[in-house]
Amino acid sequence: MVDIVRYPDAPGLASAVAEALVTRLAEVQAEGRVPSVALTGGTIADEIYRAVAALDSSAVDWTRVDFWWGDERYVAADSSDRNDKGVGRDLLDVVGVDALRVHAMPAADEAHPDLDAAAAAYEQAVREHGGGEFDLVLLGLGPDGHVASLFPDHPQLDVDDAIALGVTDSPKPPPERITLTFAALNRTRAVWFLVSGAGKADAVARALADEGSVHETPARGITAEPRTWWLDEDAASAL
Ligand SMILES: O=C(O)[C@H](O)[C@@H](O)[C@H](O)[C@H](O)COP(=O)(O)O
Repeated sequence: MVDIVRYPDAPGLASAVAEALVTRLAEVQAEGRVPSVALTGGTIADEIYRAVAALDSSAVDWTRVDFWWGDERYVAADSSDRNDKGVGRDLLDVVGVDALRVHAMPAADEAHPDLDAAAAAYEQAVREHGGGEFDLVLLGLGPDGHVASLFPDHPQLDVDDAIALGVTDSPKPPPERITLTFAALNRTRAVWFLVSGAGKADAVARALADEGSVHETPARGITAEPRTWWLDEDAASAL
């Protein structure tokens, strides 16, 4: 099932996603499970995290949510470039999570021999937590159609026997990153694309077209269902 929901503008989109996220986490907890969410970086995602923090989210026990990342910039742990910085400052530190349930990707100044070893360490962490079936995967979308750090025509698009991979030549800076693979991102009970702005309209249209190539538009490699496209009118303008 693929749903497309549209909001007039980015603030409207952010508050709708924020409310839906709180509802979803509370529902999973009501089923007696600890929800497991793969977070994304990006402008609209950061706006959503701030919107969640501004909500009354007392229906969620934030100490019983596992947080993972779909991708991370491979820079020092205290760099403001990291995807986990915004969500940490704007949401996780505000609502009070259990640090043991915050599974940040390795940083470049940690004791891993290299980027590939750091990605392998994250893969191992996912495996140790039951192989990583997520309740929800959140994904931003680049104007080139990338999701997480899976970029057009990059070799990571073709790897289906790994969970996490290093990327050395991201066209979006910084160049070094760790990304989950399609195989890992598709092991989820739901996926939400979060997309705002006219600069993403073509990528949204390519991702949702009846035909097209994953190499040209990596978002097409996300096949888990249900998937929901949360769009503002600008992002939806080429549909
Ligand atoms: O590390 C990153 O940058 C991301 O995780 C990336 O996949 C992002 O979500 C999209 O590029 C959208 O980002 P924007 O909303 O900032 O355009």
